[in-house]
Amino acid sequence: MTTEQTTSPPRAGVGIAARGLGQSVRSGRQILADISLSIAPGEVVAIVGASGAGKTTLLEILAGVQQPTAGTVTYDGTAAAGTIGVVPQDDIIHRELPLARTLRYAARLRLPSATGPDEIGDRVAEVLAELRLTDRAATPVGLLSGGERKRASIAVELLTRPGVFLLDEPTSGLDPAIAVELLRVLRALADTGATIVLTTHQVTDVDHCDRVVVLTRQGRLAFTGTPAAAREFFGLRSLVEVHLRLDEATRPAEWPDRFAEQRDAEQPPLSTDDADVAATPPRRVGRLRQWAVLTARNAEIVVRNRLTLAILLGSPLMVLGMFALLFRPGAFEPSRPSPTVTVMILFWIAFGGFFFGLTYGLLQICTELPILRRERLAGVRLAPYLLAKVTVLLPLLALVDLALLGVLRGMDRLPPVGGTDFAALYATLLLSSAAALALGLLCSAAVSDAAQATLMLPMLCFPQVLFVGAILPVPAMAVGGQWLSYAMSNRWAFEGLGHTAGVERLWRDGGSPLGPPLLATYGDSFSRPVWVDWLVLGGFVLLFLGAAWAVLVRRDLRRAS
Ligand SMILES: Nc1ncnc2c1ncn2[C@@H]1O[C@H](COP(=O)(O)OP(=O)(O)OP(=O)(O)O)[C@@H](O)[C@H]1O
Repeated sequence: MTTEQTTSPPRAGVGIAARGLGQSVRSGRQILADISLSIAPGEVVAIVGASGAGKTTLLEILAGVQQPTAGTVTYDGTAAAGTIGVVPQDDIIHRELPLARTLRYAARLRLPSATGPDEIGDRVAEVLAELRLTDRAATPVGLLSGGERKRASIAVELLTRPGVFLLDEPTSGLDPAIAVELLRVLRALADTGATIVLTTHQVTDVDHCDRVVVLTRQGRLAFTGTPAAAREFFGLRSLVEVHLRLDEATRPAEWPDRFAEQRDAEQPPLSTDDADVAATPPRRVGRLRQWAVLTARNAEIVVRNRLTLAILLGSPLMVLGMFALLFRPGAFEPSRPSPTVTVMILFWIAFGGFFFGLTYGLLQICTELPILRRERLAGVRLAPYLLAKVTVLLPLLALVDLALLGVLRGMDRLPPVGGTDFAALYATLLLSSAAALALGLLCSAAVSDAAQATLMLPMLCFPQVLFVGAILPVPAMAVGGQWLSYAMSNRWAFEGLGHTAGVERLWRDGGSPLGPPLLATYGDSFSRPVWVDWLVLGGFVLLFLGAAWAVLVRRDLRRAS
């Protein structure tokens, strides 16, 4: 790749103008009011204010992530923002992957599809150098220092060379020397043409900025201008005391009114009739490429996280060991079957497949919601995101389901079924695991964190035990229970396995006197052709995945929650 092809042209920087911005929340409370300010291309701007003053809200409005309830934002005089790099407060990138790998995946999700692997490699190297991270390229993100992780988070956005960078508290949690180093990096970015806006609690950060925007506790603009002008305006030698000065005001609007007066005297009022806020959505990489990149990244994360992989594969093997210890061989022996044991074996196999699928899916989304939210801003779509999860986890489930059936069959815990019937048992179990995986993803999409997801586990498992028809046959249930049993994916798996395993014939014609009465209690539970069970299980897969998608759309991941 030649330098001409890989070195991006210098950015022009983007001027931002906000006019009369206001933001109210559902309760009616106004968290920002009447904010008008102009930011010149290539400026480094700090937004300061007490906790809860509305700094993040203002930043998100400037980013187009939130729509204001009043006012407008324009970028270089137009409503189209172009590419904006939004760097959230938390270092939200996967911690398992080496930094350069993380950036490669981020680049493949953000840069145009036509960008080749060499060009992506060059771009990643360029960004690493620019953020002074070249020597950390092979270090897993989780092992980087706080300051390095912040720079890594900025590097993700720098890949697309945005004209505007908006950073939420980039210096929080950093020691002062590292914070200064980071601010220098931001200054260097601004010098190459990017406009930088950041929020900060460290008023000393302001000295490294061209402009400071001061908000009052009530979300009003107390000042915007150079740090020197701010010191003069507030009559302070250091802006460290600016919050005290604001709090000394006799009325909330005192400083905003004084500033408005001063500004009006110096310049004409800013016009408020610009175009509406409309950050242009970033040009998206196609769905297929997104799916391929996300799948590759998920697979690499699973493989690199050895402990997770060991748990994913090891826990089903432990369950398999328990089954082998629990069930004696020969329960399906036609001359002397144990009908009640056959029910339990089939039920627990079905439940095993369900449980593996559910637990595989349950933590997948809720543990990376902030990452997903960030990637949604970069144009990642939800359907490829969900399918990429399934693409990586389903083969693992296929492996453990095969081991479960193969070993139990080999140890004479299952009937000696031949190739086609074994394949049918396997298809039923795998579809059941897939439905449970989709259910797990749905629940993971609906909750906010891993603790909530874990609390849901009993709620999801109990009905799949009670209403399946194994512990109590469906015909023997109360009417409500019978209806509920239709909604249990595990019921269809259990009955499908029973059909293929030939329990009807075994109980009716086998050598156990317990068989016929048991068959009478179960009615025609096992007489349905197994493809009907497959259709229903396939329907559950689609239903749960569709619902997971809808839940994520509804959560409106483009907005901060
Ligand atoms: N969606 C929302 N619904 C209700 N209140 C909200 C919402 N978003 C923000 N707020 C409130 O608006 C105020 C401003 O929030 P914001 O996060 O912008 O402040 P901040 O200055 O960034 O605070 P901090 O410095 O503590 O991060 C806070 O009181 C916050 O609780």
